Amino acid sequence: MPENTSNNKLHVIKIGGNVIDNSENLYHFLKSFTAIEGHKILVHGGGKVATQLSDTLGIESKLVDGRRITDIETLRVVTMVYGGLISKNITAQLQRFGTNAIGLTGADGNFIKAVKRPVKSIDYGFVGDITKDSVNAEDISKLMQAGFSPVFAAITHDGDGQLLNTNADTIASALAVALSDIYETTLIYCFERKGVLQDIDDEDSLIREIDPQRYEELKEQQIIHSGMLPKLDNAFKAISCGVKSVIIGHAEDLGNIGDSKPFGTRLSKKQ
Ligand SMILES: Nc1ncnc2c1ncn2[C@@H]1O[C@H](COP(=O)(O)OP(=O)(O)O)[C@@H](O)[C@H]1O
Ligand SMILES: CC(=O)N[C@@H](CCC(=O)OP(=O)(O)O)C(=O)O
Repeated sequence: MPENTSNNKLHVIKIGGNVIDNSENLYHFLKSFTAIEGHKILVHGGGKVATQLSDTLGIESKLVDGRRITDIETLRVVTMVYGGLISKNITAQLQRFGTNAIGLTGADGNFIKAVKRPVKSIDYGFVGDITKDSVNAEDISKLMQAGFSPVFAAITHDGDGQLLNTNADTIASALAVALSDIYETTLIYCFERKGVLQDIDDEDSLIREIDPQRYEELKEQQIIHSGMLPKLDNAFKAISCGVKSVIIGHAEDLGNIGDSKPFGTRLSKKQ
């Protein structure tokens, strides 16, 4: 671990597609991101923008269990949208606020290498699966020690010249787990709701803490569904693999983190 303990804290923050799509919300989120002290990594997708551009280009978007079926045309779209438009827009805005951001895919610096998902009942196409070992934590750490804040798009590579589309929630979890060997790491999933809600139509029904047993109950009752399922699977994986703290909350509440005001749903390991 880096010797200076004040230099030893890392926040890995994932921003959801609905926040990216709203320029005012994105502006406030990036301002809050800049205010966080210590090392920071931002992970973004941009599924909503990719679907919009695909529609404009006449390319049909197909998602199964929240994962995009990525044929060669779709891979071109997501590379342009995540690795180009969104990455560079976020990077430029962070520079304005004084964060020395550097927009990356997993291919840059060989930071995140993936394996193309094997075809079973569904062929996902150019979708990459990753684990903790896919992440080149030492080189990412060097970048942070040099003063940069990495901004990762949801694009990885297979080491053989092939780009792959990888879910941004999964990238955030794998980065947090790999870097928790070096840093005291907090993982935060920011999206457009207060956190995990007991009633999805009531923002006041925030569940403040979830452990694995409660997660199973909420799944059975179908209180948690769709995109929240893979998000929580990734979140629990992180908390059980060395990440100090995992929070799921509203992008506009990220500013609360420094003031230790309550923020979102916190995951706990206890059964
Ligand atoms: N109990 C729940 N509380 C909050 N959101 C939920 C819940 N169950 C399902 N969801 C859905 O999960 C979505 C978040 O997943 P997803 O769209 O993949 O996130 P992101 O915006 O980060 O990509 C929410 O927009 C919401 O529709
Ligand atoms: C394989 C796969 O599904 N990749 C995702 C990557 C983007 C993403 O995760 O974006 P959000 O966080 O905005 O949903 C996709 O193309 O939708």
